[in-house]
Amino acid sequence: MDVLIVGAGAMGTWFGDAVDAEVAFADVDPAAATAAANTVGGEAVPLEDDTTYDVVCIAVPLSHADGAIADHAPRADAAIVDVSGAMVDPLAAMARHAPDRERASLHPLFAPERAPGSIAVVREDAGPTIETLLAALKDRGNELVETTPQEHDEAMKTVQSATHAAVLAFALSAEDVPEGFETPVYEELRALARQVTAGTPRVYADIQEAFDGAEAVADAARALAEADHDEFETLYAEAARKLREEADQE
Ligand SMILES: NC(=O)c1ccc[n+]([C@@H]2O[C@H](COP(=O)([O-])OP(=O)(O)OC[C@H]3O[C@@H](n4cnc5c(N)ncnc54)[C@H](O)[C@@H]3O)[C@@H](O)[C@H]2O)c1
Ligand SMILES: O=C(O)C(=O)C[C@]1(C(=O)O)C=C[C@@H](O)C=C1
Repeated sequence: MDVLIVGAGAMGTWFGDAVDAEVAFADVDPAAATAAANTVGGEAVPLEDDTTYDVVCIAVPLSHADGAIADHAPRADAAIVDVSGAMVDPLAAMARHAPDRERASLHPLFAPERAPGSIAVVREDAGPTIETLLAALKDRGNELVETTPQEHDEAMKTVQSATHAAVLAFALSAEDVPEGFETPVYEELRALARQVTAGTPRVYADIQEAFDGAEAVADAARALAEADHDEFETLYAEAARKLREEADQE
């Protein structure tokens, strides 16, 4: 199987390494394509070309995903997939531009440096090519989480948009404290903030643009900041109840 990966950044490189296939990388930045090809042992190819491949994988920034799907769908002989992290719009674009090809959207729910992990998967019109790709990802230790485009995009409001906003708001508002004062809770949150801020700012801004969750975090923070003693106790109890109910459902 040969795979064209459009977008040779962090996720394109991860995908090229994770699938068991001959891979070619194309990128608006030819140096990125060369670097990815050198890293995983594939080939760097021009972006503007009409060579076809068994599979086309779209791994460009979220805001460019639909355009890249439109441009490169005709280059897919058997299947087109994306790893852009949203599902409703990319799957609609794939259905529009590759209606007679296998199609799936995959969202690796981790940064490449923490692979393998869970991958949210929607098989819209899958067949043997996509099943082979998914089997390779499973063999590499990833867990496939079946979902729907709507369920996935709704969940990302909390899992990504709200989570990133809360962690970054902590990082922005935290003041230096003398060494030795770390509580277990503070230490964990600071470690999380360091993890989140080690990523690429544009990836996180694209997520905020795609999924709205930050406003709810701002509202909750404002309510906590303005609460008197009794109101704070009530909000604390409400948070505990929500988490207990969620745990009971697991
Ligand atoms: N980084 C993560 O943790 C992560 C995890 C899961 C999913 N994603 C998603 O993967 C996608 C890629 O993210 P990334 O972290 O690899 O970003 P990145 O910036 O590392 O790589 C993106 C690459 O795409 C190229 N590019 C931009 N527009 C292009 C176009 N129109 N055609 C061809 N190439 C183009 C850029 O030059 C760059 O090399 C995003 O949609 C992101 O949301 C990222
Ligand atoms: O740093 C990690 O491992 C992440 O989980 C990164 C993270 C996230 O925080 O939501 C960032 C973007 C991707 O779409 C998926 C995961």
